[in-house]
Amino acid sequence: MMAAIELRDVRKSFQSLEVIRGISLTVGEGAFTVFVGPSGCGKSTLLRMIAGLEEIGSGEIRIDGRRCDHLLPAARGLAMVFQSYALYPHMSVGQNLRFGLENLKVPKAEIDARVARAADILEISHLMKRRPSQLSGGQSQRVAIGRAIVKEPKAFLFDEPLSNLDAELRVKMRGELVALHRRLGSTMVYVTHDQVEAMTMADQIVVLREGAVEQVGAPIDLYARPANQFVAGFLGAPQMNFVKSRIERQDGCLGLALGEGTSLVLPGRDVALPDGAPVTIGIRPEHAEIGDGPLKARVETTEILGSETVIHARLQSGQGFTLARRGISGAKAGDDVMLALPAPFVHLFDENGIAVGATPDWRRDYVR
Ligand SMILES: Nc1ncnc2c1ncn2[C@@H]1O[C@H](COP(=O)(O)OP(=O)(O)OP(=O)(O)O)[C@@H](O)[C@H]1O
Repeated sequence: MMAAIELRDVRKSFQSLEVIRGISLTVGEGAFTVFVGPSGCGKSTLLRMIAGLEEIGSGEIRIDGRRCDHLLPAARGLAMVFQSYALYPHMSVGQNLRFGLENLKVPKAEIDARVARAADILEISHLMKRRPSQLSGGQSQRVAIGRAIVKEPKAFLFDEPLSNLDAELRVKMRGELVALHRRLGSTMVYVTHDQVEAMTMADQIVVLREGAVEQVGAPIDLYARPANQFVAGFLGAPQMNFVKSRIERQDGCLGLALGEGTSLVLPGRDVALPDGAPVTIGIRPEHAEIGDGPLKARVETTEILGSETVIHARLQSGQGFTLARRGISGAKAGDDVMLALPAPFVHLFDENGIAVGATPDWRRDYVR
């Protein structure tokens, strides 16, 4: 895959605060890349630096192999779509779509063709005469995307474009953007704090935290093999459960002490840590099982969503523990249960939160 956008050790400070701390990454040609991370991690700043709306402190940005961090935004050949649609209120939809091209002195026939094509792709042809004030949120966002499409950019940059829409429309637009990406085959970089958008839309997710990259990869890879506890906890809802433990090998098998003389034994797995070393066990709510297992818990509440039931339990240690069962679970508040943690789905993190002891054949267990 060719690199459409490449960042090399990009840094940025506001006053004395370094908000981008040396980011290097490659956005592949035609890929849908999502920058995701908690509020303030620097995702918008990173996107704005690619767009040229924000100067970089140091490092390099290349677009199609060409160094461009010194170029003005217009010279970079990118199109940006913001959370606020930024449509011109006094112009019709049609004029909003044409305006940028007219400024660039694109021939009229060419403008007509590009606008008609974009309107067709986005199904807004019937809205061309309306003013922005006469559009719904979803329609406005489509027009904003249309304005990007007509520019025929080298890449699209989206900064939380769906966050002003209501939940239902957001889900619909998510699907539409993925379809648009498939149809145009263009490089897209998309910023969101919403891990569901990242998981459902991305070819490649870049997880950011405090101005640095935590992990880059395809959604399933990050979900099934998070490189650290932060990524493990950030992707997936309900969140992965974390239980503190210590290494306690038994007959050469990897064992994890769970208190009260119980332990979890993981045959065939090992970690490069000595007995007694503290580790954190991670297990996703959909992977823990109620049945014969080493963890004692009491069910506190259940949320029956229909397609799944989310069970909130409390371990003997006092810590909360969440389970997700497909369909409707018979578990009830007050039930005392034993929890099993199936070995292939047990994640282990060392003292610094770095994943350790992964099995190489995880795909076999994870992907059904
Ligand atoms: N113009 C500015 N001056 C000073 N600090 C800034 C400026 N812009 C951003 N910051 C700071 O830089 C950091 C990163 O901000 P940025 O907007 O990139 O984060 P973000 O991940 O996009 O967050 P959010 O999801 O809340 O939009 C934050 O700590 C923010 O306060």
